[in-house]
Amino acid sequence: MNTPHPPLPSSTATRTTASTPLSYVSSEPHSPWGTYLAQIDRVEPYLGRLARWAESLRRPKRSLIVDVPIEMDDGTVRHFEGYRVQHSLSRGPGKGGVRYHPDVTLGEVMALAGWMTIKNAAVNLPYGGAKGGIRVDPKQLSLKELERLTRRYTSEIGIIIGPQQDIPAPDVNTNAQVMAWMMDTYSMNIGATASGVVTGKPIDLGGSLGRVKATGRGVFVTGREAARRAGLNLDGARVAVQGFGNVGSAAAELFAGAGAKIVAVQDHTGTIANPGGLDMAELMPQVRREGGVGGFAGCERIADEDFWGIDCDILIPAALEGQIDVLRANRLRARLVLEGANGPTLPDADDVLAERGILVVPDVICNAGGVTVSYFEWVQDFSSFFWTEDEINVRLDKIMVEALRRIWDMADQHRIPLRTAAFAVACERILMAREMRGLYP
Ligand SMILES: NC(=O)C1=CN([C@@H]2O[C@H](COP(=O)(O)OP(=O)(O)OC[C@H]3O[C@@H](n4cnc5c(N)ncnc54)[C@H](OP(=O)(O)O)[C@@H]3O)[C@@H](O)[C@H]2O)C=CC1
Ligand SMILES: O=C(O)CCC(=O)C(=O)O
Repeated sequence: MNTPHPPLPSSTATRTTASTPLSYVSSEPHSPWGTYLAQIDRVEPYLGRLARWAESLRRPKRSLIVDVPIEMDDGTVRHFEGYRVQHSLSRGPGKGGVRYHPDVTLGEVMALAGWMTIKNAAVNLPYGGAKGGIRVDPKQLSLKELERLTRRYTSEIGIIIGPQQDIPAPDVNTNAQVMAWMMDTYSMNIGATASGVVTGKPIDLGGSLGRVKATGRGVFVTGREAARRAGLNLDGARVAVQGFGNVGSAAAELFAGAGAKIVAVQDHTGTIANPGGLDMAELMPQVRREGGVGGFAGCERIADEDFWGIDCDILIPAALEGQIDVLRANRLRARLVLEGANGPTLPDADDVLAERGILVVPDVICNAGGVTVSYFEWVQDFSSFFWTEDEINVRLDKIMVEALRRIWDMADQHRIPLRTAAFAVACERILMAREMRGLYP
């Protein structure tokens, strides 16, 4: 692939519809929703006749805000704000995770739902896009409070979710146990066990083998393919990872297994570095035990901001949105950025990376391994027939490699970045479905 890319077209002038702006959310440039909108603006010139329908991508189909009151262990009552946004249902039921975080907002959930629409179409899964969240710091809750919160939230959003309507899954600070509570609450409310209402469940409740590590595995598979095409040997490659939760830790483990050296890791407890490579076999259990990388021995502790200037070949942002701004994009020394997180790169930072010839494998394909195995789980639940972990991993690998190939070809054909190419492939599928279904009723 030829990098750097030519300047990106500015597409505000190419918008094909003039609809009233949304009143209920801010679109400021560096917000998640503003970032998502800028990405849609950039792809519009490549949509041809389908651009007529592009405005539907800038307007979520349905956004539900719910009050979630729970009784705390000390007998007081607290209220939390919850959301479920169904961004698009044109290609199938809504699909996307649920996030528990104190900074969750409607705008963030809208952006995450929009990225789910694009992601599901980029990998060609038969889904629209959705996302949910609660504005809460789950680390401040007891297990019982967390369960009450999850059950009440599930009942509140129960009016729009369902195995054929919208299927939640884990995201930041949610896991298989949270999915088990969601499945149980929904099932009790409808009077029948509905295992297909959520994915990422425990294996004994109809979960799929391979789901826990699937997102990290997808990051590895797309990273391996991108590295091969860019002539970067993984054996000995230096990898830096931000975020050492579900996605970051699984990706790091797989890269280390392929001979790469994990030279830096950052989470909320600090940033650790070792140019010779951190020992994954020791780091993983320590993080499980202590909840963070900060206290790890046998490495150097560096200032958090210096993570972005670390000498490495591959950088994996696997924490939250908006982490790579222009300043950090100018500091990066990596050749390849693999977006494990959703929305980690701001649009103007994207331009800097393109100008500097740093290849970015965008979130909407890079982290699609999780939802792909969620799709396998949903299919297995419907057929009550379960696959082996090997079968899951082989199918996942095949789907990810094929999706990346299609996007890469599109990027080469138009000489555009992989992100714009992924959006172009996805939007064509989404808007074709939109057009074929029509606007009525
Ligand atoms: N889980 C999944 O299947 C999928 C997740 N994703 C995306 O991947 C990203 C990570 O999700 P996931 O791994 O599931 O979440 P987890 O909650 O498992 O882990 C999040 C990690 O990010 C760290 N983190 C959070 N904020 C910061 C920060 N400001 N600086 C440094 N580290 C930070 C957390 O550290 P600490 O624990 O110290 O707070 C933790 O290590 C998100 O963007 C998510 O949307 C995408 C596709 C699927
Ligand atoms: O597994 C899923 O359904 C969705 C995972 C998710 O939230 C994501 O890909 O961002």
